Amino acid sequence: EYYTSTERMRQLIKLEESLTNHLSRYIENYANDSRALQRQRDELGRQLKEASAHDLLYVSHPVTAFLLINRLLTDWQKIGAYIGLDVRQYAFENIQMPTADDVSGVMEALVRLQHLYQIVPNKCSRDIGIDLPFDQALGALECYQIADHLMADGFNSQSIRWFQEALHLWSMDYAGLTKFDVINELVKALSNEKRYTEALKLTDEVLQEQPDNPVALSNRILLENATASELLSDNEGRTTGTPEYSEYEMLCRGGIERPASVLKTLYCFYEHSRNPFLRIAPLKLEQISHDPFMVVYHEIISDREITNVLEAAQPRLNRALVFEANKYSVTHYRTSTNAWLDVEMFYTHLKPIVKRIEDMTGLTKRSYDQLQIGNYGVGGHYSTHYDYDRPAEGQEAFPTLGKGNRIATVMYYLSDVDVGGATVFPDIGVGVFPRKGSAIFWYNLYRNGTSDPRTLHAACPVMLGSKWVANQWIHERGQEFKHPCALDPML
Ligand SMILES: O=C(O)CCC(=O)C(=O)O
Ligand SMILES: [Fe+2]
Repeated sequence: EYYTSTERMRQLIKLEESLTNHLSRYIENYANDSRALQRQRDELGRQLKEASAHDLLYVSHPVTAFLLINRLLTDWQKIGAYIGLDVRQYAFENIQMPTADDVSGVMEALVRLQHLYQIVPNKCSRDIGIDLPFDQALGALECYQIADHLMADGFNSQSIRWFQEALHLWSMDYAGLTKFDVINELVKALSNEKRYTEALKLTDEVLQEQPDNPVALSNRILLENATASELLSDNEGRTTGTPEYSEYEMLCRGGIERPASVLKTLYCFYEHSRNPFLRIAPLKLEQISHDPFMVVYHEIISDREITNVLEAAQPRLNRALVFEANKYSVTHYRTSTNAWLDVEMFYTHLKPIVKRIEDMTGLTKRSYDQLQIGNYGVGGHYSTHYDYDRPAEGQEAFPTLGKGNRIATVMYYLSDVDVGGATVFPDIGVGVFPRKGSAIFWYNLYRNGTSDPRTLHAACPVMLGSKWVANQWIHERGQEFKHPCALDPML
């Protein structure tokens, strides 16, 4: 699986490069006269050049990520069949081909991003409001592919917009696919949304040009009946206008200002009293919330240290799982990859990063879990969740670790993110945007050890860029005599 990590997506560029080399060798050896193949190679080469020049942006941008995966799965399969190369089984330096799951994953990411950041189909680059070094858009066929996939997955209203974009771009028919086929599919999506009158109008347009079109003929019969009942039921199910956003979504968009009455109680200061070393190198602390307790430390981890963490984590990245109903599973609401590093045992050069957390939190590292490094992929996110365990009555929290529940979370931001990717707390109206070198710290439990539901939080979808974080979860055992008041003069 590639789409859940920008780090992995990057490998696909290498894979495509090796395929292009293959093709070039084929052309040189056998097919000097094959102009069409040469043209295709040159076009693919052009795209690849763009991809290599801007690799991280290219693989994290939902449109170009889709183009890359689609090229490998569609264009290269066709070329493979022509030149006698089994592209599905192809691998280069252990980099395997992407699969249909990657295509679905990227398409779902597109829908998520489109809704959240209000992006018109195919206008990603324009709508996110930053100038990209490349200008890539999807063609008619690709828009159609996305629309069809979205409809099959039940995202009807989004699929309608992609069908419309496909029709808008349609300039020639493809083998086995005409403009009328697309309109008939659009009619299906409109009907699913109970937009019968529009669907009927389009069906009549098809029948005007192709009176025998069998799909349109059968659609017409269904739609005539449906429009009659539509008039009676007064257009129910219609969704128009701008979407409504929840608190979570507004925070992701950076669209909520905190009230002045709260802001005036929050300060930034140098923290230099917790240990003598801090006299020389104080921590740069920004208060985010007093209750629940939450702070951000700035410039708390150096670029050098970040490089070391990423190097250790890269070979160990796996799809991130979620623990629910007593087992770990893959879910759509957490699309990222992670690696667990046992710093005490194996990654001892990273010890200062963990040790520093004792200064940042006042909590002893005796009950820390392993360090978890996370990398998000195309539209990668982690929906609202709690970090603490909610064991059944009489059961222990995190029994395999045996250190009690997660009393607190520290999360280092190991990269900047170009657009999106905030960490948001909907119940307290707080959103923190990643900044390379910062860290966020909050308590998950009340002082008596019960869970604090106000700590509900989420990682918003990454719109553009590569998001890396490192989580240090701190458990209860050994912290009995530590107290958050020591950290916050306001408490
Ligand atoms: O990446 C983020 O911003 C939050 C991640 C998180 O909440 C988690 O991994 O538990
Ligand atoms: Fe979390």
